[in-house]
Amino acid sequence: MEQINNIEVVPCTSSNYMKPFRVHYSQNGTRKSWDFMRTHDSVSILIFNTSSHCFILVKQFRPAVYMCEWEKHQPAPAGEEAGGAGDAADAAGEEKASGAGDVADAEKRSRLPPPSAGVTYELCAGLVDKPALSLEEIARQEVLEECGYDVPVAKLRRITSYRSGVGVTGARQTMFYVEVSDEDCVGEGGGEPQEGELIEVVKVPLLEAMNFAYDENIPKTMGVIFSFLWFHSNMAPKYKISTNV
Ligand SMILES: O=c1ccn([C@@H]2O[C@H](COP(=O)(O)OP(=O)(O)O[C@H]3O[C@H](CO)[C@@H](O)[C@H](O)[C@H]3O)[C@@H](O)[C@H]2O)c(=O)[nH]1
Ligand SMILES: [Mg+2]
Repeated sequence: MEQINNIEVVPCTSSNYMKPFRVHYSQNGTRKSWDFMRTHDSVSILIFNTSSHCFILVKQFRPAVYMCEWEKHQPAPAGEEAGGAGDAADAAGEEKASGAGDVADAEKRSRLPPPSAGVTYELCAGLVDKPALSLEEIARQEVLEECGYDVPVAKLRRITSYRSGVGVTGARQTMFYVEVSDEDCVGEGGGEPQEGELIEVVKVPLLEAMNFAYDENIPKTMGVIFSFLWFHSNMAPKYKISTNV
């Protein structure tokens, strides 16, 4: 189980991962503006293990998801803006001096959502941040690093690409499909430790995939849902699966 503490929220003034901009433009003679974020494009990979007839997904703590939940845990605003960054810092802060402060700290800490509130099920995925590599090569690396399967680039089949966020980023994600077997498994996966990645590899049996996809109690990305549906309409006949989608 994740242990999340010492949360501190600060304004993001520069980042290797995103850059905010505002564009002013005229559309059919009307002056408009839009705020957007420049980010990396990405790849995602639906992995199907043909030995165990399971999909291989990753599960990881996503700070952005957690902070959305955190905001919901804050008390209703009483004269002042709820959920200021300072509150988040205090809520999970280090032990301070004993006494009345302790009571206040404990109360704030009790308003923290559990770490599981920030954990999501996702396709194996990664940023396109290595200009020398093709999308397929980046996808191959992610499958190895995050899930521990060593597969040749030629086995990656492009499913499609789409805009992963149209309101804020406009970034493109390209989705691949790859079949692996237990023999392709060369490690545990889990991500790159030097990048601080902590990824859990999880298997979803094919027969449970549709219930998994539509279970709203299981936090997941749209990519998981879409790719499971794609599998059912494109690959199910090969695996003689009857589909009631
Ligand atoms: O603010 C940040 C952002 C990223 N990282 C690092 O960068 C890595 C990025 O990992 P990578 O596997 O390349 O990308 P993902 O975080 O998996 O993101 C992909 O997978 C997501 C879930 O499918 C999609 O939403 C994204 O668009 C897609 O890029 C992270 O693990 C961190 O090490 C940070 O340290 N701080
Ligand atoms: Mg990733």
